Amino acid sequence: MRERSLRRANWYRHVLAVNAPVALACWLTSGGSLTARLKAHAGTFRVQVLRQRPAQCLADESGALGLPRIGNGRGRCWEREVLLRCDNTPVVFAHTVVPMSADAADWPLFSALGERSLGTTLFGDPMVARGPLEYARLRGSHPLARRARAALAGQGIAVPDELLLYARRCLYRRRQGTLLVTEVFLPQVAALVPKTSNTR
Ligand SMILES: C=C(O[C@@H]1C=C(C(=O)O)C=C[C@H]1O)C(=O)O
Repeated sequence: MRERSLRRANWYRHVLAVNAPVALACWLTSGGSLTARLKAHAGTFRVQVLRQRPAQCLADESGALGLPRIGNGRGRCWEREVLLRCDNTPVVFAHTVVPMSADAADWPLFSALGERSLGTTLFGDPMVARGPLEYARLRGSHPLARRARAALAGQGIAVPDELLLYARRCLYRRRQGTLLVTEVFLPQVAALVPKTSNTR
C-alpha cells in the first residue's frame, strides 16, 4: 500500500492546499496558455521534446482520463514529455497523455507536433474545452518528479531528491477525446521576470 502511495500525488482544486511559495503560486495559477506567458518572460523560448511514445498512464492519471481500470489499473496512452526552456534555461517539465483508444480525429495535430508547443494547438482551437486546474506537491518518489529530475540531470542541472516540486494538471476535451496535461514547475521558473515593453 505504501508503494502505491509513493507513486501518486494528492491533487487539489485550490492552490492554497499545496502551500506553494508565492513566486511559484503565481505560475501555478496563471490562466491562458503557459507557452504565451513564458514567452512574455524570455528573449527566447523553446519546446525541447524528450519523448513521445506509447506508454502506460501513471497511477494517478487513469481516473482523471476516465479510463477503465484494467489489469494493474492503468490504461495505455500516447505520452509526450518536454522541457520548456526560457533563454535556454529549463523552467517546466511537461507531461501530456492521450488515451490510446482516442480517435485520430480527436487530436489531429498531437502526433506531429515536434517542437511546436502543444499550447498553440489547444488554445487556438474553439472545439477544445479546458477543465479546471488541479494542483499537487510532488514528493521525490512521484514518477513525474523523478522524470523531471532525470531530465534536468541530463542537462547537468542537479535537483535534490528531497526538494518538493509543485505541479498543476488540466484535462482538455475535444470531440470524444480527452488529453491530460501535467506541468511540473522547476525551481528556475521563480527567477523569471517579465520582459519590459522596450526590451528588444
Ligand atoms: C498547454 C500548453 O502547452 C505547453 C506545451 C506543451 C508541449 O508542447 O508538450 C505541454 C504543456 C504546456 O506547458 C500551454 O502552453 O498552456
